[in-house]
Amino acid sequence: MAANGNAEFSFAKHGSARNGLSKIQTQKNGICHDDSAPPVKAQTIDELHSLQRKKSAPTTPIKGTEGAFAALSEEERQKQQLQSISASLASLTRETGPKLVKGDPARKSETAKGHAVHHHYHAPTISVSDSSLKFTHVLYNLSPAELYEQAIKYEKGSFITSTGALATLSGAKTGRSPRDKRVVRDETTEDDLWWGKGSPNIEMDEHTFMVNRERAVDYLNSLDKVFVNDQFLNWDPENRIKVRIVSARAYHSLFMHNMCIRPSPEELENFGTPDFTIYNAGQFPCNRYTHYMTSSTSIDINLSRREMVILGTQYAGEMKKGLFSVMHYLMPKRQILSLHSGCNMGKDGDVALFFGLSGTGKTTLSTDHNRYLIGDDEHCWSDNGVSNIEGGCYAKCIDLAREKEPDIWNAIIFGTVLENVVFDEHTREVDYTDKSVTENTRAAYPIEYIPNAKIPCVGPHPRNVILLACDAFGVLPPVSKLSLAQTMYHFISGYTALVAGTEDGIKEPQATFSACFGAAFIMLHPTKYAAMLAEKMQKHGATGWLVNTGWSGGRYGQGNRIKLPYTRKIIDAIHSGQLLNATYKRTEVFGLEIPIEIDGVPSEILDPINTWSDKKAYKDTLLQLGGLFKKNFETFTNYKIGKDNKLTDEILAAGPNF
Ligand SMILES: Nc1ncnc2c1ncn2[C@@H]1O[C@H](COP(=O)(O)OP(=O)(O)OP(=O)(O)O)[C@@H](O)[C@H]1O
Ligand SMILES: O=C([O-])CC(=O)C(=O)O
Ligand SMILES: [Ca+2]
Ligand SMILES: [Mn+2]
Repeated sequence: MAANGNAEFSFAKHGSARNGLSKIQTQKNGICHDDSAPPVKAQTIDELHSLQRKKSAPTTPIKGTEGAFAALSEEERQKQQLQSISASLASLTRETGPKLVKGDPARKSETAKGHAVHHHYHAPTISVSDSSLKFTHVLYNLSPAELYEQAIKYEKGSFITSTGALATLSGAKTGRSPRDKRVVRDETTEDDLWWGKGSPNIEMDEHTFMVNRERAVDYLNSLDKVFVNDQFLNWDPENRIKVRIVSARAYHSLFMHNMCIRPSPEELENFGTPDFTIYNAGQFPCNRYTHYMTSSTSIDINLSRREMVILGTQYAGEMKKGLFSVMHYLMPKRQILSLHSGCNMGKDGDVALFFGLSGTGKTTLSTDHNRYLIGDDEHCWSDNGVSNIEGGCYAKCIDLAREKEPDIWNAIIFGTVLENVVFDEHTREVDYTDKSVTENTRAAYPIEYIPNAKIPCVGPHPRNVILLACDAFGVLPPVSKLSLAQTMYHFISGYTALVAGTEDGIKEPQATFSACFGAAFIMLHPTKYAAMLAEKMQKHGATGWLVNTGWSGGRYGQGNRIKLPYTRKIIDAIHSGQLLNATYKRTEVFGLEIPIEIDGVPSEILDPINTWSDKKAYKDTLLQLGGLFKKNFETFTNYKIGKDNKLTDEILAAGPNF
């Protein structure tokens, strides 16, 4: 082939070629055929197109006895499902919900297996005030392929990237809006929840919630179609929560398809009434004249009604983290601890939790080629062990590189939602270094896109609890072993440091303290979660660690971020047990136990003082950070943690001392 590359195409090969091109052979009857394959069965183009799509056969036979819908005919089941969705979408001022019809309104008739099934088609031009007369089309649990088509046809800014992911834009908001998150304060929540200074639960009253709910529902019903996802949260079958997400964008529907647990067709048949419902009317603002509203964005949680309303932001992370907040309320009521953490498991069943604020490395470090991934962001720790709340991962993409994070890179394929990235107009290759839209670029993919995901996403009790901090001050050691009291101190503190906006020239690190490494999502007082964590760690003999995934050799601007391969070696040494029995020395100010050496990590970086050329600057910065920790912890000094005063006193003493 190489020597005679054109041989296959040589005219000389065909005998008749020498005498010019061969004559076209027609069949005996003289009719010219352009191929030999049998003709299509269809008589018309419409019929041909109808053959292209077939109705999938039921994967499981409808079960005999169990389940509320078991004995129903398919038609009856569909009717009940639509009734349930109609009830979800019902205005609170009308007696009945909207009239619903399944399917895409743009498709005048749905054909299946050659038989035309005529749906009622109603033009989307019917006046909004007549919404009780019009039909709302419901696109129910569409597949990723169908959602791609919806997004590309109808949502500006949707494109297929060179690796098959769906690139989308989340609109004006490219991150969460914690100051617009409100929780209804009523008899149920008055005593249970954490209110007031420091709490993420900004209050609203029931009536205002209803006003916003009505606004969202009216908006959704005014559309010619809405997406409905019925899915699950929590892989622990005993504590699984059924969620329904009603949204207006294919982007939102695909995002939740990826992030929540996907029901099997059989589970969907028996879904019944959801435990919690989200109304995502994110394209539509809230009314600024409404009581409590301080911007045009409002994310409202009503725990009594088990509903959440989103107005004025299309950032999909609001749905994910809104549901996480709900779990932070529901799970502790069942003595289950909810955690803002990643989680993975070694070959011999050793489980590690990775806590940390946004961008500290939960997703990056829990996605480890040598370990099973249980989940990257939200977990429960019950008496049975750990379980992932979600069915997908939500990875930061800024500066993503194949060599550094191969599993995440390889997960960005067909089905994955890629938010706010920039790509080449023609090749559709994504430039992960481009921050033109936002620095918070993200990929949302189903967890099974990670090859060593552990499905079902559950595991035994954790052996290691790793607290991640991205310390832009550059003074925390790359790793320290913590006592239980220190673990609690750092868990309650929830420290990380971000670097303020680079455009305006400010290069000062900004310390952030977020209780339980997730103050934006907790619902009860932080000490409630801390007490549960302490009890579980003690009971199951877990060891706490503090890992700095931030700066070394100076603060931001002078030093550099600790190299990811070094952090991975440190994490390996924790998992393997090597670090448990290493030789330690104690640091000044924070009183942290730091190891002398770790395989594959230069020993001099283990004590940060060695990496700073200006020792005085190091000491000053260390004291500066210590001071910030002390100040932050003042609000917790009057709280008791657990039954025992001993632990409370120990925790208070476990912070920086100077
Ligand atoms: N030494 C390091 N350790 C961990 N991550 C690092 C390190 N150096 C650079 N990084 C980068 O920091 C980022 C960590 O982000 P990651 O997605 O893991 O955050 P996260 O904790 O999961 O946050 P979120 O809760 O917002 O999802 C990644 O982009 C990763 O490439
Ligand atoms: O919720 C988000 O937008 C991203 C995330 O995981 C976090 O901030 O912890
Ligand atoms: Ca993450
Ligand atoms: Mn997170």
